[in-house]
Parts: sequence; structure tokens; C-alpha cells
Amino acid sequence: MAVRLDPYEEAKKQLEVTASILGLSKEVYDMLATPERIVQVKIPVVMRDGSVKVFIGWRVQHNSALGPYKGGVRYSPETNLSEVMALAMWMTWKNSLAGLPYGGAKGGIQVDPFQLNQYELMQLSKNYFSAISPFVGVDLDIPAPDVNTNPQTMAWFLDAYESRTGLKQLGVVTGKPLELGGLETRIYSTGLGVATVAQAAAKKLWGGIEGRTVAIQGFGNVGYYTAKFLKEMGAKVVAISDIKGGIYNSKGFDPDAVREYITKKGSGFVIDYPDVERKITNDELLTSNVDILVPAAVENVINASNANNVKAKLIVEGANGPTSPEAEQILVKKQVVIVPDILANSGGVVMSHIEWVNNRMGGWITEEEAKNKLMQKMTDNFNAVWNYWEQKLGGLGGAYSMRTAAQAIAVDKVVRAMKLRGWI
Ligand SMILES: NC(=O)C1=CN([C@@H]2O[C@H](COP(=O)(O)OP(=O)(O)OC[C@H]3O[C@@H](n4cnc5c(N)ncnc54)[C@H](O)[C@@H]3O)[C@@H](O)[C@H]2O)C=CC1
Ligand SMILES: O=C(O)CCC(=O)C(=O)O
Repeated sequence: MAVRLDPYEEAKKQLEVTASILGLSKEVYDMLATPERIVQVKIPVVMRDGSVKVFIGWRVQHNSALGPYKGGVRYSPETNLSEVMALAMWMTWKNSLAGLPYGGAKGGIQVDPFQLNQYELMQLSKNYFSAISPFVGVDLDIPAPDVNTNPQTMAWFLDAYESRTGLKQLGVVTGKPLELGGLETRIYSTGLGVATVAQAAAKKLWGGIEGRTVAIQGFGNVGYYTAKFLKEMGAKVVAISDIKGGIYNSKGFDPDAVREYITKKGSGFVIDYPDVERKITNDELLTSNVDILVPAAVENVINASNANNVKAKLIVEGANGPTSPEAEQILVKKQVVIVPDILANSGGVVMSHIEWVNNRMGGWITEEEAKNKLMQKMTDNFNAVWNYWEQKLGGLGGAYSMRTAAQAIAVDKVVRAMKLRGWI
């Protein structure tokens, strides 16, 4: 059941657990919970009928102790300031855990992009980026794609920034098209990262991922590429859903065939894919009888109302914040392994970093090199979190999830950087 929880409150609850593990004072907790800067902008768009519609957008810069702010921008009718604040905080932990020289930020515009045509979308994107331009920069804050934004959006962002500043700075956004300094790998890097850590976790639990059944919620950038790479690794993707509902086939889906179908039919139409045993709801997908569950859509879909019914032994969080803290407690007791978002979906920002370095050096990197670097980093990061979890927090059967281990490593590093800077 869709439960509307406040994402920022949920993110703070997670931080409370981590702060208690690390023995942080109330003052340090407050510093970490509070974003450094919140920018709200109004975005006028001249609509096709000549009327002017005003949208609201945000850029939240959570913490810059480790370096310039970094994080994506989402377009969604559901987004709000609380959600963007939570996502910005998670970016700080994600970048820290990944060992990147970045702080955390996130942006969002409250809009249903499917109601706008290309020209309206271009105005929306350029006007948003112009409005936040004083607060972004190659050494200040580097946005990237997230839900309902893509390389084309990044191209508009880049152009708006360069027009406003008069500078040519490809590194001010990542996830760009190839022609504008992007990498082939960025489009699939989050999914490849999710699949890589799923494989590492499956190896720990079952000795391998071959033949393991998977359910994936969300069939956008992250969901589709995760499905594609998991299938290549020998897993069987038996359930897929998007915003309108899902499909089940015990023989397993070919993610490319489903993708081809929805490319023709339109986003949101997974449910109409013909080659299925049965149609399922999103709730049924989350509680389906599979080994591995990959939520790759929105926040808090696994919550107190359905956590008891989750049958998967392994949850790999493709989405940001898909599991509420209450659900997490239930799942920990059920001995379900949760590979947390800040680890599992960090492949996107790791590849963004490679793109940013490349842009700044005026250099180049082959697809194979970038891919190998990413998979190595994901595996190393997974092992670091797994080892901390087992050695310091009791691992599977203990009282804490892998998220607490991941956050403890990440937050500790941010706190040390803040101390070195004399902030605390
Ligand atoms: N794109 C990226 O590189 C990264 C994305 N993420 C996270 O992954 C998640 C998905 O992002 P993308 O794949 O980029 O977005 P996307 O816009 O490409 O796809 C989102 C998918 O989720 C589905 N969806 C939306 N609301 C839903 C709902 N209530 N129930 C079920 N399905 C729903 C949509 O129909 C679509 O299939 C988000 O939480 C995002 O923050 C995290 C790291 C990087
Ligand atoms: O690639 C990036 O800079 C950020 C991607 C993002 O928004 C995320 O990891 O949630």
C-alpha cells in the first residue's frame, strides 16, 4: 500500500541510529541533519496556448565538508522540499561512502513532465538552471540526472549555465550526451552498479546469483538496466512493474523485449506487455515469492504495512529511500539482507565523477576502462560495508541492517572532515 511518509523525517531517523552508533553529540547531529543551503526558485514557462505557467523548483545543498556539492535533479508532481532535503542528505552519505571528493545536494521541480511538450520542457529546464546558476559551478555544485531527467535535460542545463556565465564549462553537470562531454557508461552505470552489488550479496548468501529469482519495481533508467545486467549475470527476472502496475512470468522476462515494448507504447505501460503469466499490482510485486527484490522507483514503498509480507531474502535498493525505518526493523528481525541505497545505487554518481574528472582534464577514457573502474569500486565498497557490518554490528542475525554500517562509515568521514575544517 502506498504510504506517504515524510522523507526528511525518515532520513533524520536513520541518522539518529548512526549518530548513536558513532557516539555523536546532539550538536553534531543537528549540524548533520540541517542542510547548509536551500535555494527555492520560481520557473515561468510559456505554454503552447500562450499562457504563462509558474513552477516551483529547489536545489538543496546538504553538506560540503568533503568537496563541491553533487547530486541529481528530479522532475515529479510528487516532489516537495522535504523529499529534496532527504535526497540531498542521502547524497552526502553516498558520496562519502563511495570515496568521492564531493558533498551532497539534490534538486527537484514540482511538475508532471509528461504533460509538457519538448519546447515547454526545454524552457522549464533552462529557466530552472538559470535561476540556480549563482549557486552551481564546476567547483561548487554539479547537478546530474535523476527521476524523469536525462542527458537531454543535462544538455539544456549546460547551455543555460554557459549562456548565463559566458564560460565553457562542460564539467558543471554530468550525465550529459556524448557530444557534450558525457560518457557512454553513465546511462547504464547505476543499473550496472546495482547488479554488481546484488551479485556480491548473492555470493555471500547463496554462493552465486545464477538462477536466483528477482522482482524489480520501476522500469526506468535504474530498473531496466538493473534487470538487463542481472539477466546477463544469470539471474531470472520474474516480476517487473512501473507506476501503473506490474507483470509476472515464472520463466523470466527478457528486459530488452519489455523495454522495446514500452518504448513504442510509452512509459507506464509495462502492465500491457503481452507475454505474461499474470498481471500484478505494485504491492504484489513487493511481496512476491522471489529471492531478490529491487525497489527502483520511489521512497517508502516498503513500509510497516507490507514489510512483514516481504518474502525476498535480499533487498537491493536501486531507488533512494525505498525502505522506511519501521520496515527496516521488521526486516532486520526477519534476517533479510538490505543492501542500502547509498551503497547499491552509487554507480551513477561514481560514473559522474569519472565524467567530471574527464571534462576537467580535457581527457578521454574508453567505455571498457570506465566500466571496469565502476565494477571494481562497487565490489570494494560492498566488501567494506559488509565487513564493517559483520565485524562491528553483528551482521545477519544482529540488531542492525547493512544501512547502519554504510552510514556509519560515511557519516564518520564527513564528521572527521568537519572537525578538520574547524566546523565542530
Ligand atoms: N538515474 C540515476 O542515475 C539514479 C537514480 N536513482 C534513484 O533510482 C530511482 C529511479 O530513478 P530512475 O530510474 O532514474 O527514474 P526514471 O524516471 O527513469 O524511472 C522511474 C520508474 O519508476 C516508475 N514509478 C514511478 N513511480 C512509481 C510508483 N509509485 N510505483 C511504481 N513505480 C513507479 C516509473 O513508471 C518508471 O518506470 C529513484 O529513486 C532515483 O532517485 C539513484 C541513483 C542514480
Ligand atoms: O550522478 C550524480 O551526480 C547523482 C546521481 C543521483 O542523484 C543519485 O545518486 O541519487
